[in-house]
Amino acid sequence: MKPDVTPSQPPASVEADGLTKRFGDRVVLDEVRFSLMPGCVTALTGRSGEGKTTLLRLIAGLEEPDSGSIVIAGRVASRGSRALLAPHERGIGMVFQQAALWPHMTVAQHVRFGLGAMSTHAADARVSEVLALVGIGHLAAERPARLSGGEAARVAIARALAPAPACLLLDEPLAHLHHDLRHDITRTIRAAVDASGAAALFVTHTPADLDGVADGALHLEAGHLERS
Ligand SMILES: Nc1ncnc2c1ncn2[C@@H]1O[C@H](COP(=O)(O)OP(=O)(O)OP(=O)(O)O)[C@@H](O)[C@H]1O
Repeated sequence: MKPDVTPSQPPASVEADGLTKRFGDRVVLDEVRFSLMPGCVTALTGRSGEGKTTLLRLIAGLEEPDSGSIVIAGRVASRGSRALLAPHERGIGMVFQQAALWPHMTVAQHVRFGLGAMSTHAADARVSEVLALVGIGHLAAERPARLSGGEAARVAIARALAPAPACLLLDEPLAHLHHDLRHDITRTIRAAVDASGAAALFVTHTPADLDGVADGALHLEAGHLERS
């Protein structure tokens, strides 16, 4: 007799359930529930002040929820208001609106930074691999003052990807970039997600930037999260 094999979904990279966050009387997130699957890019939209950055900060462990749970790569990161994993234990990479590069460090040193105690040989190989993935292998020895805005954004993406995070959180990384560059960089992020298998949650005020790139979208309004 054949075994009963049901095709199963891979486990989610991030799974949140009943997630609630208040600031004073304001309920910014009201029992939201979502999952982010490996290798998928999800756009996160919503008007200014609706709580998009707060949601990213909860996943990253930079903000404490009031209730609900967050599971990252099968490990419970928070339950109720209790953090069970510290930010550095969560396997999260973050990219912000500003690339936030350190002026004294080269591009390669930025990417090496997140690799911690990895042996020199393995770290050098990983830095080369990630820089090639985001298309800036030729800039390894440069310092931030000599980079364009688009190149700096790519360094921030490479730095976040280097430790092979389960989830990449992108908080409007394209906000300051010219339209054509935004297109190039979203394509780079798509390729990086495909190659790494990370789940990406991408906050944007211009959803058209993610046309043909995102696998789905979540829209935040009045504390509720809708999948579209
Ligand atoms: N630490 C905090 N203390 C009090 N209120 C906060 C705090 N952080 C955020 N807020 C409030 O929570 C709400 C959501 O903020 P958040 O930054 O998450 O919104 P956003 O959707 O990312 O906005 P934007 O698109 O403008 O970046 C806002 O009203 C903000 O003022």
